Amino acid sequence: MQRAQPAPVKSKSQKKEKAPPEVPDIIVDPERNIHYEKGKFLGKGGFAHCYEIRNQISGEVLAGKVVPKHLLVKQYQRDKMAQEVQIHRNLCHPNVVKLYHFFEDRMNVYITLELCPRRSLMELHKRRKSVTEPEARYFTHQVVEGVLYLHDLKIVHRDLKLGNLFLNDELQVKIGDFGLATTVENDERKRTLCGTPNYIAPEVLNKMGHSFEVDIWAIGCILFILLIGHPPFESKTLEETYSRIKHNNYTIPTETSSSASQLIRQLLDPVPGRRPTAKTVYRDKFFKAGFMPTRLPVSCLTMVPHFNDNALNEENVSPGGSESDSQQVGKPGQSNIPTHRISGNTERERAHRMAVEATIRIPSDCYLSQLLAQVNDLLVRVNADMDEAEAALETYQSPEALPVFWISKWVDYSDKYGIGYQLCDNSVGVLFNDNSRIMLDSAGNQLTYIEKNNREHYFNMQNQKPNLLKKKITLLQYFRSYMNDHLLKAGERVTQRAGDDLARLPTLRVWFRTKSAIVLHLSNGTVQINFFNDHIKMMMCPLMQAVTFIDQNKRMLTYKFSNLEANGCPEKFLHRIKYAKTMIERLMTDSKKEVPRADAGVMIDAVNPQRQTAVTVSHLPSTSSNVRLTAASEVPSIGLSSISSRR
Ligand SMILES: Nc1ncnc2c1ncn2[C@@H]1O[C@H](COP(=O)(O)OP(=O)(O)OP(=O)(O)O)[C@@H](O)[C@H]1O
Repeated sequence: MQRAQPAPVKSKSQKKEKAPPEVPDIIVDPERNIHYEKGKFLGKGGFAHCYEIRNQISGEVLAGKVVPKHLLVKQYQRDKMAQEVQIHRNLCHPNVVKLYHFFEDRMNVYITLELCPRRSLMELHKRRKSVTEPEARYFTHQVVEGVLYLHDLKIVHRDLKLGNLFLNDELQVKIGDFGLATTVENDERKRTLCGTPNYIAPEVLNKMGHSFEVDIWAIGCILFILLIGHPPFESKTLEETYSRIKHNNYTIPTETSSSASQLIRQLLDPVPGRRPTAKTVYRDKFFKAGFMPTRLPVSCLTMVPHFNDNALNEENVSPGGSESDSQQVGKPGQSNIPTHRISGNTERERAHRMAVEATIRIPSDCYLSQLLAQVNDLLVRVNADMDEAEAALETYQSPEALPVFWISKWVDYSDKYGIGYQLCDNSVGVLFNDNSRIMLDSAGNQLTYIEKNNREHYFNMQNQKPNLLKKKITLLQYFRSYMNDHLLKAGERVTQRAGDDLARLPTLRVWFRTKSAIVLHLSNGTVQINFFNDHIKMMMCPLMQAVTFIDQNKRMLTYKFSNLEANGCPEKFLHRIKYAKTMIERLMTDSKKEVPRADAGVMIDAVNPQRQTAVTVSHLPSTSSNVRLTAASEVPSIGLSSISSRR
C-alpha cells in the first residue's frame, strides 16, 4: 500500500528551509516492479533528499536519491539530471558509487544507488581535521584509482571534493555525484565554468578551456586537505581564494614528508599540461614511500589510528614477556607498564610520531571549552519558536552529523571499581576509580589500556594478555558479559579483520550523575546526557557542531547548531541545551580534579531504557527510573585489591 507523507506543517521558520519532497513510504519502480520501503533519512543536497531504501523482496538496502519534479521545471535542469544519469549508469568500478536504476512517479524522480553508510570524507575531515600519512595514502590512492577508471572512459568528473567521496562500511572510497561530469573527445576543451570554489582549477577560472587535468588538480586539493587539515587556497573571501588559485599561492608546512610535498606540487601545477595523468599519479612514489593500510577501522572516522609494528610490517623488537608486548603511544609520563623499544626505522618512527602528535593536538580538555563556547553562542542567538512536530521534519535535520560512537549501556560500580560501558559498536570499556581506562573492541581481540597519565598500551587478547592487567581485564570481562545481551559463548571468536589492530576507540573520560541525568564525556569530544525521567538521550559534538536527540522511540534527530540558530528550536530542546551548558561547565571543573563519584547503582540500557538492572546499590538516588536491587551478591568476588576504591 502506498502512503504519502503528511504535508509538512507550515510556519514562519519553514520559509528558511526548502520543504522536503513528498515521498511515499513504499516507493515503486514500475518498470522492474520493485517495491522499496523508505527507511532512514540520509541527507540532502542542493536538489536531492536521500533515504535508505529496502527492496521488499531481496531485502537489499540501497540509497534512494529523490529529486522533486518541481525542482526540474527548467529545461537545463532536466538536461543536467539526464546527463548525470546517462554518464553514471554505465559505470562499474569498486571506487565509484554504483547507480542501479532510475524511475519516476507523479511527484519525484528516483535514483537508486549503492549505499554508503559511513558518509563522506567531508565528515571525516570535520571530525579529524588532518589525517595521518598512511590514512591519506589509503584514501587518495582509491580516489586516484576511481579517477583513472573514469579518465580511461573519457569522463571528467569536474566536481571531485571531500563531500563527493563517499565511504561504505569497509571505509572504501566511492566517487559519487556525477552532476557536473562530462565526456570529452580527444583534445576537446570544455568551456563551462564549474566546480566548487576551494577545488576549482586555475584554467577554469581563467576560462582557458579545461579537461581531465581539473580532476588531477582537485586530487591535489584533496590530498592537501587530508594531510594539512585545510584547503590549500582557503581564505576569508571568495575573491581572495580565486586570486590565490590564479597565483598558485599556497604553502605546504615544513613537517610534511618530501614524497607528499612533491606529489602535491605536481598535482597543483598551475600549467594543466604539466600535471601528471591519473595513471602516473597512481604509480607515484608517495604511495610506496611508507605504510599504506589495506583496510582502516571505523574508529578512524573520529580518532587518530594506532599504528602498531605489525601494521607497519616491522619486526617486533620488544624483549620477551607478556606485558612488554604492548604497543605504546601517548603523552609522556611515568608508566608502570614496561615500555616498548622503538627501532631506528624512519617510517615506523614517523608513523608513531604522527600518531602521537595528532593525539597531542587534541586539546587537553578534549574540546569541552570549545563546546561550551558553541553552546553559549547558540543560547544567545536561538529562538524557541518552532514546534516539536515541525522540528522532526527531515528538512531541518543533518543526519551526517550523527556521532560515530555513543554509549549504549553503562554499569555504575564506582562504589568499588569504576564505571563500565558499551559503545554503540559493542566494544566495551571501563573507567576505573584510579582514572585508568581499559577498552576491548567488539570482536574481543584488541585491548587498549590507558594509564592515568594518558599513556596508551595496546595488546592482542589472543597472544598478548598482559599479566600486570589481569585483574582489570577480569573486571572488564565481567562488565562485558553483564552488559552484552548477545554474549559470545565462551571460546567463540569473531574473526579479526585486517585493520582492526589500527583502531583507537574513544574512551569515557569524565562522568557524573545528577538527580535527573547521567553525564558522560568521551575522549573524542562527544558529551552525552541520558535523562532518567523520560529516557531521552542527548549527544553534543563540538567537531560537527551539532546535537542529536534520541527519543523514547529510538528516533534520532540531529541538528547542526547553525541550523538551530537559523530555523529556531523547540522549547523542549532548548531547555535541555540550557541544562547541557551547566553540565559542560561541571565537566570542565570535574576533569581538572579527582572527583568522588556520585551515588552508584543502576545499569541502564540506552537502547531499551525500560530494561534496567541494578548491579550494586549504595546511596541510590530515589529517581523513579532507578530499579533498586541489592544485588551485591551477583557481583563475583574478583579481588581487585590493586584498584583503589573511592569510598
Ligand atoms: N550513495 C549514498 N549513500 C549514502 N548517502 C548518500 C549517498 N548519496 C548521497 N547521500 C547523502 O545524501 C546527501 C545528498 O546527496 P547529493 O549531495 O548527491 O545531492 P545533490 O542534491 O545532488 O547534491 P549537490 O547539491 O552536491 O549537487 C549527501 O550529502 C549524502 O549525505
